[in-house]
Amino acid sequence: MQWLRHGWLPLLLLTAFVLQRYAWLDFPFPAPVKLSPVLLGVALALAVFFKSSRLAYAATLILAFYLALDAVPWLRQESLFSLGLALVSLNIALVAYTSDRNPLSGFGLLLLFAALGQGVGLYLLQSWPNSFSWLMPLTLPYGGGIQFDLAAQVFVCAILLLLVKVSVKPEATGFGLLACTLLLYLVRDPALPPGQFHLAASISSLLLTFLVLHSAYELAFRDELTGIPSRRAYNRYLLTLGRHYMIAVIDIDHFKKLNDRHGHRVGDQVLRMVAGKIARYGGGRAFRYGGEEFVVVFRGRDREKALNALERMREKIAGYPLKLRSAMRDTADNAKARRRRGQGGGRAIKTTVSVGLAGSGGNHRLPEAVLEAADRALYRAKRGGRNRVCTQA
Ligand SMILES: Nc1nc2c(ncn2[C@@H]2O[C@H](COP(=O)(O)OP(=O)(O)OP(=O)(O)O)[C@@H](O)[C@H]2O)c(=O)[nH]1
Repeated sequence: MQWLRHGWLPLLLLTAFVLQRYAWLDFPFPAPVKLSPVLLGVALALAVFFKSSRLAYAATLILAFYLALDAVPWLRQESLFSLGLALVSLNIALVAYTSDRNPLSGFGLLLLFAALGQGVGLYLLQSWPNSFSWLMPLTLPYGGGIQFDLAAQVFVCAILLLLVKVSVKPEATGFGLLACTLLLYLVRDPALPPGQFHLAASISSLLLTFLVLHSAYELAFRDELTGIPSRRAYNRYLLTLGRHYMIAVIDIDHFKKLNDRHGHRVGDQVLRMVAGKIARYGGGRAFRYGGEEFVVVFRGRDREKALNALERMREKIAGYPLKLRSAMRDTADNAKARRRRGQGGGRAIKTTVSVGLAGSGGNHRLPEAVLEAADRALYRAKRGGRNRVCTQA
C-alpha cells in the first residue's frame, strides 16, 4: 500500500513508456521531446531552489549526459553509450542514499567531481581501448553461455540499490529515482531511435520536477515529527468541506507529566505512536493541530459511525504498550539521565487520550465554532476522568 501511495506516478509514467517502447501503443514522437534539456534544466533549477540535493544531482547527471551526447560523438559508440547511461544510473542510486541538503555545498561539489571523473574514465576508455582490453568489448562470459555486459551489471547494481532503498524507506523520491533508472535502462541500446532517449529524458525531467514540488508540498503541509498532515493542511482542508461535517479534538492525557518523567524524546515517541493510531483508526482525516493536540475531521454527520471509530481509536491507544527505546539508549552520565534510565529504561509505558466531538449545524455554522464546541466536549472528557470520548452537549 505504501508502495502505491508513493510510487503511483513513477509507475504510471514507466508503464506508459514501456507500452510505447515496445510499440503496443502507437506514440508518435513529436518535436517537443527535444525539449528534454530545457525540462531537465527546469527540474534542476527547482531542485536547487528547494534545496533538494538528491533530485538536483539526478537532474544534473541526466542533463550532463544529454549534453555530452551532442558534444562528444564518441559517446554514441555502442558500449560507451550504455556504460555511460549505466554510470549515470549508479550515481543516481548512490545519491539516493544521501540525505537532502544544500546542493551547492562542498559535498555536492565532491559528487560532481566524482561524476566528472567517470566521464574522464570513459574518455580514456575510448582513447586507448587496447589498454582496457580486459574491459572491452565490455562483456563478460558467464556459465551456461549467458553473456552479461558490464553496463548491464552496473545497471543491475543501481536498480538493486534503489530497490533496497525503497523497501527500507518507501518515499516518493526513492520511487522517482528508481523509475528514472529503469527508464535509462530501457533506452540503453544505442541502436534504438534517438527519440526513445529524448522521451526517456523528458519523462525523467517531468518526474523530477513533480518530485521537487511534491517534497516542497510535504514540507509545507506535513508535520515533521509525526508524519501526518499539519495544522496548515487542516486549514486548507476546511475550505473543501460542505455544510455537514464533524470535528473531533484529541488530547493526550497528562502529557506534561510524561515529558517531565521520561524526557522529551520519549514524549516525541509517544506523539508519533498516538498520531499513527489516530491516522489509522480515527475514522476521518487526521491532522496534528499543535503540541499534543490532534483533530480528526469527518465529512457528513454520521455521529454513530464517528463515535464508534473514535472509541476504537481510544482503546487502541490505551492498550498499546510503548517500549521506551530512547530511555534505553540514553547514555548520558548525569543525574537526570540516570533517573530517566532507572524509571523508564527497558520498560513499556501506556498512555491515554481524551476526545471531544462536535458537528456542524444549529449555532455552529463555521468550522471555528464547531472546533470550539469540540474543545468544550474535550474539557468535559478531561473533567470526567480522561481516557474517554465526549460529544457536544
Ligand atoms: N515531547 C514533546 N512535548 C510537547 C510537544 N509539544 C508540546 N509538548 C508538551 O505538551 C505538554 C502539554 O501539557 P498540558 O497542556 O499542560 O496538558 P497535559 O499535561 O497533557 O494535561 P491534561 O491535558 O490536563 O491531561 C507541555 O509540557 C508541552 O511541553 C512536542 O512536540 N514534543
